[in-house]
Amino acid sequence: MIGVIADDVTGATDVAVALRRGGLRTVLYFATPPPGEISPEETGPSEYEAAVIALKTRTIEPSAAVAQSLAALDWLRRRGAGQIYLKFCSTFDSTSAGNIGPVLDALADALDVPMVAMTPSSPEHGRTQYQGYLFVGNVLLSESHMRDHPLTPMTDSYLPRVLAGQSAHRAGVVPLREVRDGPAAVQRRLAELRTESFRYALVDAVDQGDLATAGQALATEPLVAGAAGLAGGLAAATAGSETAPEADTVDMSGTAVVLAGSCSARTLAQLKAMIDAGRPAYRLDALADPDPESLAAGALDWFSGLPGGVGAPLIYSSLEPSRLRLVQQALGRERSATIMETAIGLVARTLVSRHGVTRVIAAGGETSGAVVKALGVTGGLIGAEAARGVPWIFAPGVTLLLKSGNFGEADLLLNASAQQPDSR
Ligand SMILES: Nc1ncnc2c1ncn2[C@@H]1O[C@H](COP(=O)(O)OP(=O)(O)O)[C@@H](O)[C@H]1O
Ligand SMILES: O=C(O)[C@@H](O)C(=O)COP(=O)(O)O
Repeated sequence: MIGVIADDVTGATDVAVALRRGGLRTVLYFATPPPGEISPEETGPSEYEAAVIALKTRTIEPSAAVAQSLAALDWLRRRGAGQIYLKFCSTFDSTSAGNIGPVLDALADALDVPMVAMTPSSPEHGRTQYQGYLFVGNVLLSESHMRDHPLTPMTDSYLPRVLAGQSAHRAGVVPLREVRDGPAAVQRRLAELRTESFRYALVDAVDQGDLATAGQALATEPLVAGAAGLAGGLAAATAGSETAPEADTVDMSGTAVVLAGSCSARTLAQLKAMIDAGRPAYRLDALADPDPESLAAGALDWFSGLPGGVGAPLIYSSLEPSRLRLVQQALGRERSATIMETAIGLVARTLVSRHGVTRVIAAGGETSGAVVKALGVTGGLIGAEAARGVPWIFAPGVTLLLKSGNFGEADLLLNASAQQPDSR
């Protein structure tokens, strides 16, 4: 079994669906389950070939991220995981302190692994790694929208250097020409790096074929890391000729709501599409009111006053970079993010428990983590994809779509929140 530790919730859904697409029966948890507990969704340990634990460790204190990741590791190993995969973001989202480096250091120490190969490459989302540099579309990471991210602005595209800032261990590169020479060449390069005292290897990959090669080369490694692309490569190498299990489609009846905290350019375009289509929209304004409880109360009052038949509404905190900077200057980066996440979590909880909402669509990884936590959802079944890497999640009492800020076409949120006319 592959055991995945994901550093955020949308990353977990992305990797879970990649594993399922690769042919593995996959189960998803929204936190490390208590020891020995079997979730209601799980019928038995042998039913699954992959288990994904979603944490919310991307931007927390490194020591807390390490402790939570080690607890997840322990649980997964007890459940029989023979390979551990640390899922991080395809844009290598991290701060100068971590948490990719500190968590990998701790996992490698715990498993006594001398070399860990990884790649953020996810060509289907335009993320490619070449000569150790990460590209987003046709620009370097540091020239992409990620330089303006609210919590993890990425200003260096050379990944061995980014990782070196977060770990005392050395990071090298498996260049594309070795990847193109096949799995044996990748393994030879990894062995060379190991003898040169490197502990980490960033594997170049610019297309799906490169990820398949890397998956074959790394299929028996105890610890591997990366975005969903390499996990898919590992699944394909492990599952052989298995076809992906059938996914359930979502029932579009019932009341839906969109909650957005991502400030990515893609999410802003998706919000604009909703507003342009005439959907009711309410912006949480922390500058006007920095108290999350009263911010949430304002949004809930607004929701209660909506007339029927107006379509699923949008409640959002998302701002474009220049306006976001003003909020962060006034309230602080972390404080303003916490205010928004807390308010959106409160809104989600009350809408589901008291207003009959049954379908929650959340935009943003940290935002989705806050929503899942506030709803108290512990796990779910992975349904069909609303967009590549964005599956519906069927949890007890609520259906969720947890969207990475950067994923999906402009009409994703509009379409995912469509509801039958008499739903509200
Ligand atoms: N108006 C705002 N002011 C300050 N921080 C905000 C605002 N809106 C959203 N944020 C914060 O920005 C972060 C966005 O991260 P996230 O939800 O992971 O989105 P993405 O998937 O784009 O990375 C969250 O912590 C969110 O609370
Ligand atoms: O790898 C990816 O890009 C995603 O799976 C992911 O981690 C998304 O993170 P957010 O952009 O914070 O949602």
